[in-house]
Formats: sequence, C-alpha cells, structure tokens
Amino acid sequence: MASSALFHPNTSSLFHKTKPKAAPQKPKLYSFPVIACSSSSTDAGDSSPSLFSSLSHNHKNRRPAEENIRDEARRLAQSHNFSAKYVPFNADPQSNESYSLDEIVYRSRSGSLLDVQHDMEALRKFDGNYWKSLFDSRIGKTTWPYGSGVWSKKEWVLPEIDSDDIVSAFEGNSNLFWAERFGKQFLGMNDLWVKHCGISHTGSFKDLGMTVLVSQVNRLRKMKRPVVGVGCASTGDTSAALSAYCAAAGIPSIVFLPANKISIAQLVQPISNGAFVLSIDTDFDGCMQLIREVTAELPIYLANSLNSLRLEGQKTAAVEILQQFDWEVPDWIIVPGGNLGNIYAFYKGFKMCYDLGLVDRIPRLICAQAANANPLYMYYKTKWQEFKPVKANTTYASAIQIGDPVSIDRAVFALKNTNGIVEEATEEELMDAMAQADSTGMFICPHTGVALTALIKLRSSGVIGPTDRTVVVSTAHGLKFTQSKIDYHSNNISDIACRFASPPLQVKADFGTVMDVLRTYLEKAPK
Ligand SMILES: Cc1ncc(COP(=O)(O)O)c(C=O)c1O
Ligand SMILES: N[C@@H](CCOP(=O)(O)O)C(=O)O
Repeated sequence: MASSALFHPNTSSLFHKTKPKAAPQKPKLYSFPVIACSSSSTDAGDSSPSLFSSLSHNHKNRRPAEENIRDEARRLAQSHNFSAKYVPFNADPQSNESYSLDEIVYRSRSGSLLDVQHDMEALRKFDGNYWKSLFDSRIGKTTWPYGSGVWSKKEWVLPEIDSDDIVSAFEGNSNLFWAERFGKQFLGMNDLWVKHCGISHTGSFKDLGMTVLVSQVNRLRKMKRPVVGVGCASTGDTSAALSAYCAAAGIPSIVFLPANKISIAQLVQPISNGAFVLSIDTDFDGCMQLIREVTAELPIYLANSLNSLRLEGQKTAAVEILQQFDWEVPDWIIVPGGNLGNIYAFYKGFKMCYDLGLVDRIPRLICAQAANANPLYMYYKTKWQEFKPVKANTTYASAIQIGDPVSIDRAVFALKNTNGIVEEATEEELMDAMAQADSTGMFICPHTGVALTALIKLRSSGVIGPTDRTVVVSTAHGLKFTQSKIDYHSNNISDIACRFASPPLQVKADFGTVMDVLRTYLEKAPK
C-alpha cells in the first residue's frame, strides 16, 4: 500500500512534472547497458552478471548449432531467491492468508479477489539501476525467454517458473508511437504517445497476460495437477489470446462468446486456433457468470483477469513505457476500461518500479469507458459512494461492452492511489476520435477511440496541459474492427454525423473523368 504522503496529489513528488518541457525525445530502445550491480549480484540467478556476459552479442558466445534457445536457457539456468504467492487483494496487513501459485485458487476465503505478491525484500537486494540495466539488456534479443517483453521482467512476473515451461510468442516490446501530427493538429500537444499494445501476436494487449497464465497452466499440467483445459468468457480478445497460447502448448481451450457481439475477425481467431468455441445467446456478463460456474465444477482453469496471474503479465506494459522513455515518468496514462483488470495492472507495474527504486514517482491514471457501458464512470461520479452494475448497451467499442466488471475494486484502488480520473465517450465521440487518429496515420481500434476521447475532453478542459507527457494505451489492432470503420466511412451510422468520413469515390474508367476528379482534389489538398 502506498503511504499517503507519497501519493498525495498536492504535496507528492510523485505527481510533479520533472521532465524538461522541450521537444520530445525518441525513446531509447536499444541502448547497450552499463551494468551497475550491487556486490551481492552473483546471487541473482538468471540475472547474474555472468549471464549478462554470456548472452551478449559476441559471436564467440553463440550457442552450439545443435542447441535450440530452450536448450540454451536450460544450460544457463541458475538458482535464485525470488518468489511470489497469492494473497487476498488489498488485504489487512495482519492477514496471513496466502496460497502458492501452484494452487488452483481464484478467490480468498472471504470471497474477495486475489493478488500476486512478490517477495519484495529479495528483489530489493538489487537497486533500481541494477533492474533497469538488466531489463534494458534483454530488449529485442532472441534469448529464451527474455526476448519477450513480459519475460524480460521474469523476476518480477513469475520468478519461480522454469524457463522450460514458458509458452511465449515473444510478446510485448510494442511500439510507443509519437503521435506527432494528431497531438499537434487536434490537441496542441507536443509530447503525446500511443502505446500500441495491439501490435502483438494476436492483436491485443491480452497476449501479455496470457503468456503468463498459459505458462503456469503448462507447469501445473507437468506437475499432474487436474487441469484438462483452460476456459474464458470473452468479448473477443481474451479468447483470441487464450486459444493461440493454448494451441502453441497443445493445451485444450474452451471459449464462451456472446453470440453476435464480437467482430468477425475476433471470432475467427479461436476458431482457427482450434479452441472449443461456444457462441452463447447472452452478453459478456452472462458468459462470465457461466464460465465462473463451470470452472467451479470442472477441471477447467479460468483464464479471465479475475485470475490475478494475468495481471502480472499485463503490468509489464507499464514497465516497458518507463523503459522506452529511458526511465523518465510520463504525466498521464490513459487506458480504456471494460472488465477493469488492465488499469490495475498498469498501476501495479508503475508501483513496483517506484517501490524498487527505478523511478521516483507514478503517473496519474485515467480510465476511459464507453458511455454505453460505463459502470466505473457512474461510480466515479458518485465520488465512489455507490457502485451499481449496469446493463451494457451495444457499442462500437464492443470489447468493453461490460456492465459488471470483475475487477471493479482493483480499478478503484488504482485510481484512488494515483489521483486518477474516469471519463466516458459517446458513440459519436469515440468514432470521431478513431477517424481523426486514423487520418494522421494510425489505424486504431474503437477502444483506443474511447481513450482518445478522454484525452480530448481533459485537454479541452485544461486538466491535461499542452506539454504534459501523455501516453494513450491502444489496446487492440484496428484490423480487428474494420466493420466499424466501414460503417463510419460509408456514412452509415444512424445518429452519428460521421464528420471525418472519407469514403471512396466511384469513378468511370475514363481518362478525362479521372483527370477532372484529380484536379478538383489537388486544388483542395493541403499544400
Ligand atoms: C481491446 C480492448 N480494450 C480494452 C479492454 C479493457 O480491458 P480491461 O477488461 O482489462 O478493462 C479490453 C477487454 O476488456 C479489450 O479487449
Ligand atoms: N475484453 C475482454 C473481456 C474479458 O476481459 P478479461 O481481461 O477479464 O479476460 C475480452 O477480450 O474478452
């Protein structure tokens, strides 16, 4: 838990803006590390200096031809003292309730959510510079499993898992895009960034959590624990990630989808990856209820973010953002929220970097919801007095059409501890924001349109300043949601003006006509 002095919005150093407000710097992604190890660093196992040097770029140290990268990791594996366990979420400090990560448990004795708690004392034996150098040294390599943006932080994720059990697609390390033109043209901002978590193996941020969960399932199955398959309820992205990682490991996956409420591109993903797909005549909240009941009865492991393992992977996106800014802390992070695991995951990532001395403050978090599915926003508007689940209405941001989010308590905790804000976006606002962003060279999903709407509103009210370093988290690839763009650019949405629609022009196959059309266009085109 954060001390109130550290997190107080007015007095805290956590919120002051330390960065110089000059032109934005490109993130340094590939700087070669200067290793600053404490004297006890040889105890760090996988993270020891000897491992650093043996995995450097030096040709002489290339693995033998007959060895693959898993074999190499096995040969180099060393023991360490890091560990993690489940504890009740936001538990009373006196509580001694805890569970091994090798147990199959999703809730505490009192029925509350769980959290993965790391042995911070063991991690603190190494200072902030040590962790920064270690993480920086692993970016962009093919070393198993550290080539993954998630597993490059293995000691902070699942420290005890054998690298051999890890199921990874080298996810993470996603682009932090400087939204130069969007920021300048629509917001008068010069330091706006979009973290493209959707440019990923299955096209959404869910890969970050799913590699962790499926790896742990792989381990449990090797330990002969009763797990015959892994199941989830989904609005499309969780099921895509689950089915891909399970298929890679040869583990059966079962997905419950709300019938006719997810995009075709999302639906075809679990089908292609061989998942057992149930299309159920209900909404996401109905599917979530069913999967919880089913996983309580059958040896099917629950893969939704109710399972706190997922968040350990998702939190690495926060660490990655800091790393991409060369460990300078941005002012704002904007995350679209549905089931609300991700906003807490971002908090966890930033908080861990703060607690372990990598940074000296935490950014303010903003959660953005679609107005058609806005239970968190409504709760925020009551000043956290009364939470009421809502019936989520249809939204183009279909992956966040969720009325009864399982991680509501986690989200409120994250927002309260970062002086956070909740915003909402109408259908017209989110679709316009998506079209505006696309017109500056992005190709974002409607959920990112929700997050951009929050930014537009907070910028126009002056809460976010023109030089504030701001990161919008883009959660899925736009290619999963092309129908929404087709509807918009065809001017085919009732009640929405589609102000930024740019439909194609039908033209006769005739040179003169084509020339006339082009001349008119070029006269109006920006010079
Ligand atoms: C594309 C996309 N964006 C945002 C979210 C919201 O994430 P969370 O459920 O963790 O709030 C989801 C899933 O819920 C999603 O699939
Ligand atoms: N958007 C999600 C909804 C379920 O969220 P989860 O993080 O709890 O799995 C999806 O794509 O299914």
